[in-house]
Amino acid sequence: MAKFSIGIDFGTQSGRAVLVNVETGEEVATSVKEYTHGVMDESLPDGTKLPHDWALQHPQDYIEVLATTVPDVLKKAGVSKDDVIGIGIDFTACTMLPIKKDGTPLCMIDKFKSNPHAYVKLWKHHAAQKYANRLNQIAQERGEKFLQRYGGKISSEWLFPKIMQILEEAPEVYEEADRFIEAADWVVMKMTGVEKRNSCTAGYKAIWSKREGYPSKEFFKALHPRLENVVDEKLSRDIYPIGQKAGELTEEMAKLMGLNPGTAVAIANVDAHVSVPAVGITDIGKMLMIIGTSTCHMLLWNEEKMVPGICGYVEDGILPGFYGYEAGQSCVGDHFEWFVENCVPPTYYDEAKRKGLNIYQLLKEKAKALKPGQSGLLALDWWNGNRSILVDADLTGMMLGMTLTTKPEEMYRALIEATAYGTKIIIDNFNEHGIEVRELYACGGIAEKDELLMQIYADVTGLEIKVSASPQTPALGSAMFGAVAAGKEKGGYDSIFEAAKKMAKLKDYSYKPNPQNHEIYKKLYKEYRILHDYFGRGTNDVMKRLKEIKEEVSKI
Ligand SMILES: Nc1ncnc2c1ncn2[C@@H]1O[C@H](COP(=O)(O)OP(=O)(O)O)[C@@H](O)[C@H]1O
Ligand SMILES: O=C(CO)[C@@H](O)[C@@H](O)COP(=O)(O)O
Repeated sequence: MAKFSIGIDFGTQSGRAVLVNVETGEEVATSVKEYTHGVMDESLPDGTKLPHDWALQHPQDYIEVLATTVPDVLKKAGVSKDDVIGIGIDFTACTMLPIKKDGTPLCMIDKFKSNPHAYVKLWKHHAAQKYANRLNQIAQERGEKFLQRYGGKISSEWLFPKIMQILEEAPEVYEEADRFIEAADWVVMKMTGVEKRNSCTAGYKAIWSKREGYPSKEFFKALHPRLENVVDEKLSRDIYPIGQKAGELTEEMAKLMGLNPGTAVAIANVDAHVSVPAVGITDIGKMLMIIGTSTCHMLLWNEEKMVPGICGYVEDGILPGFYGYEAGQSCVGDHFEWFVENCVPPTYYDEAKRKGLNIYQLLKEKAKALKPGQSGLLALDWWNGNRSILVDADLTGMMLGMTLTTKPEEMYRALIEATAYGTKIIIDNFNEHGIEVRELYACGGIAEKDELLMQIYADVTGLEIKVSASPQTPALGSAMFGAVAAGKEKGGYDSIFEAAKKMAKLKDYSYKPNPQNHEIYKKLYKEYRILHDYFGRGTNDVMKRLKEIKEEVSKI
């Protein structure tokens, strides 16, 4: 009898479950649930307004994903719950929330319902930049060695700047919280009844390493006296390696999800990291881009190297036995969405409707007909700040070269190209610091939907790009970890390497660079680098000054 595993990917806008045949890797059913509250970046459910740069989620939405998608995949596939041997989940990160000891999120307690700090702070919550700046300055002054593991700077997207913001701006939330926890670990805690924090988010997002643990109490005290014991008081020093079993499904959650109590649940993982074995990467030098709302760039290497401006490297962080390197771009799909919602005239929407296309498809059709360089446009892809290699959420987007004849499709293409140049800078930066990017792979919603973007990435980078065969690669990766949590005896696997051999897959085609386009893009990339350094490295801080004025004006 075939055995199955369920992988659940908690993305930025939705959660998706896949039911996977453990022996063949076939995804027999998929179910997607948009989050009821979506991304809260303007107001809370009760109407409380949020300041600029906030991005929150509601934890109830994650439970709804479990309750709807899991029964749905079983029903669609006609598979019995008795044949499901394991569950794995992955999440965006750092996506964190304050909870009580029993797991109750503070935002679900009446007195905190209108307090924004009681909600889940999503990875792209960028309002903690000033705390990140303070953390980085103190870490540099103290000569903290951990900075080296994080490309020299801790991002405002990571855990401690977010905790600092809560402490400073809502001390009542800080005091009431028994724990701060990654949403990934919170969902596992809900499913199993045990708090088992994963090494992936701890390593990449919370300055933890398996050799050194967390930074010292003295460092935390220097950030704020109240933070001296933050790890012991509000987090935990018990960190569990990815690839292990966290526990088993409780009666209550089994009922909710339509599964058997006792089903194995894997230690949680991060969406980007879990995707690496799902495309079959189990060796060094093969970079995977997970292209969606944002892009994460994942790479295995066998040595520790200081690479400035990356998100970080963590020993065993992606796969055991390797250093897992991560870099990222905060704004990819996000600014395509912004563009179609704000900058495309009704005539384009009418045309799309007439042709039976969605607006992205129409823009792609028109943008495809353009040659590289033909529009005369060049953009900086910082609509959501810059994660790598500048690590600065206060940078903003820019488009240069517009005239009275500039068309929406030209702007759309310029935005795609900007993200491709942003990726090329990340690749060059790895190569310049002793880590060779030998091959390029892609997965994620956009890698699946956008062949124009993929071809532009191949043309800009000059590298062939292999693409995941799964439309839900992170969820497939999670299902692989679910099968490992179940173990061989139950019909699963004893290691993620064994699971990857059987369950990972690539499409039978790849995107190959067009040499002529590559030559033109070399010239455009040179110009991009000039703008990148001019606006991003302090020659002209106009973007930050504009943000300051915006902040001042919003208070009048
Ligand atoms: N047909 C399309 N072509 C290109 N991009 C698209 C298309 N449809 C949606 N997008 C973009 O995909 C992004 C979502 O990416 P996806 O990988 O599906 O989600 P997530 O980042 O939550 O994992 C949106 O921000 C949107 O801009
Ligand atoms: O930062 C990470 C992973 O480290 C991601 O979770 C974050 O960029 C969000 O990913 P998505 O764009 O939602 O796929």
